[in-house]
Amino acid sequence: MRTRVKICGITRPEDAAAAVEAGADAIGLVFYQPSPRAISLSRAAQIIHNLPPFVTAVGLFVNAAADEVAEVLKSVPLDLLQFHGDESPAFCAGQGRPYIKAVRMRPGVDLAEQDRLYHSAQGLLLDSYQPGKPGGTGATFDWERIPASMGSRIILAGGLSPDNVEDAIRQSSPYAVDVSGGVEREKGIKDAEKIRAFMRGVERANR
Ligand SMILES: O=C(O)c1ccccc1NCC(=O)[C@H](O)[C@H](O)COP(=O)(O)O
Repeated sequence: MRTRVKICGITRPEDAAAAVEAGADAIGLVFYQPSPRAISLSRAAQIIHNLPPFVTAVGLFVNAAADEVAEVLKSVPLDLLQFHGDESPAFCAGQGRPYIKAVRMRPGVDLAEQDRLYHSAQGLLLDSYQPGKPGGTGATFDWERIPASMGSRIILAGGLSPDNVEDAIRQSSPYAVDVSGGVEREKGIKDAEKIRAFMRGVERANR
């Protein structure tokens, strides 16, 4: 099966267009104010309005309250929610949209247990662990820690780039890959050529 691609941390309509033109399956919009990639509600709604059909709009939250998620959903028609903090399975499942759960790959994390806990998730997004940072670290983790049996549930994230995505897919056979910093010119500003190079890396792994 072809590896799906999500380009995360989109803040500009032109970057969403570049991701779509390069063949991305999903874009990620960050609703977490401390992030340099945080987006306003109006800008997010504008970007989604211009997406073609069949490109998934994903909204990223970090330990947001239910009323904050609801406030975003009132004006931003997200297809999928990405919970990137310590949200419980019940919270994630109760926000009225399908969701994916980010799991930070801290030492000793039991992925099978996380998969059981978040069985209502559409998939688990595996990201690198750095104490004090909820995500967007730009760092990789050891892809051999992903059990082969879980590949179809896994969205691989954390430090992916045009240079390493082919190896990452070959080693872990994830359902999808997720990139943010690896296709940026500066934080929050994507680079269209890096997005295209990333997509070429994914294509090579899928040959
Ligand atoms: O992007 C952020 O600033 C961010 C802040 C807080 C939580 C998550 C955040 N980003 C998550 C992502 O963009 C991706 O899902 C993933 O972590 C990949 O990021 P990167 O390592 O930069 O490719």
